[in-house]
Amino acid sequence: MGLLINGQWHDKWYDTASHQGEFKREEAKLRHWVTHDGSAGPSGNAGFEAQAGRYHLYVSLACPWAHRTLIFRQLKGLTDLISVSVVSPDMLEKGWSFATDNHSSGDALFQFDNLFQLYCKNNPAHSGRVTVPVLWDKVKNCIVSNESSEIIRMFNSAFDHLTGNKLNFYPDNLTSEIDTINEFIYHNINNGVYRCGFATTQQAYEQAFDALFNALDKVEERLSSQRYLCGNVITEADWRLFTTLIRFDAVYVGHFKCNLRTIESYPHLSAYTRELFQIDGVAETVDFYHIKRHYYFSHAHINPTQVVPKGPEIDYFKAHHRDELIG
Ligand SMILES: N[C@@H](CCC(=O)N[C@@H](CS)C(=O)NCC(=O)O)C(=O)O
Repeated sequence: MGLLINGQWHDKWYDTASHQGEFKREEAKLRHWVTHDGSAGPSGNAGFEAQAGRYHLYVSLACPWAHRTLIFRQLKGLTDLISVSVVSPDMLEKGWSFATDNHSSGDALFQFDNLFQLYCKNNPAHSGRVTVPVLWDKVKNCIVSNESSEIIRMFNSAFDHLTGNKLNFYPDNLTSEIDTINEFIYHNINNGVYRCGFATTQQAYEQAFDALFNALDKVEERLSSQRYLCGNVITEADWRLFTTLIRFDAVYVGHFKCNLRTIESYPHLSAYTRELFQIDGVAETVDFYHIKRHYYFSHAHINPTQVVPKGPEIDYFKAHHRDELIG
């Protein structure tokens, strides 16, 4: 685990010491946008036109941020248009690797050993963390984006004229409600579990823990009277929450000490997680081997033995009964 400084790899854990033990996630730095006609998006440069076969997605199956992009690729009918490479779940001293002995696909484009080499190919003087997901442009030979929240917005609409897929997870009439709930869920839940797990002081941990379970309680209440976060349609906000919920009981409860309650113990959150899991195409994006192996094996300062737990046994295919449950 580490970062690039002027194109040089440094094996270094997150700096929590300068923030009173709190984990602060670095902002993604590479923020161009693929658009239907190649015009500029909200940030970055123009010139990234949606085309079949042009873009390649680098993901970890363990990572909740990368998982969002895989779900959108699946639901938006992009599997034939956008190819994928899967990193190894083991993120050790050289960061994400393409070692294939642990269910990684290897690097389909350059046969690199490590993801930091891809960042250096994009910019030999890159400084910053080397994160997944990464959207790569095979024509310009560069990184389009390493920000999952923006990659899913691109996937949501930029390729529609090529696929004919008109599913819209960010409809015009809900954008401000989605943005508001995303903000709340990102800080307290998506990143909240990391703020619990990576905290290095009791106080930072407890603050993150209280905010996390307060937020989960609020979402539970919301889902008791409406089917999805923004009403009766599934939106981007639901998929962003889902990737944290599906990892919660397997990893965050134990490894990140998020153990006030499990998701299984919340009637609505658990049924909602199952409902989303059972939507066509979603279950195949969920890989519990990668999820458990990554966290328990890669964070050796949290789990020094690197022993990966066998459980829990949870049947996500079980009937969810959302129809009967919501009031
Ligand atoms: N803002 C990024 C965050 C991505 C992220 O932090 N990914 C984690 C994996 S779960 C990662 O690659 N971490 C490596 C590191 O921080 O060095 C996004 O949402 O795309």
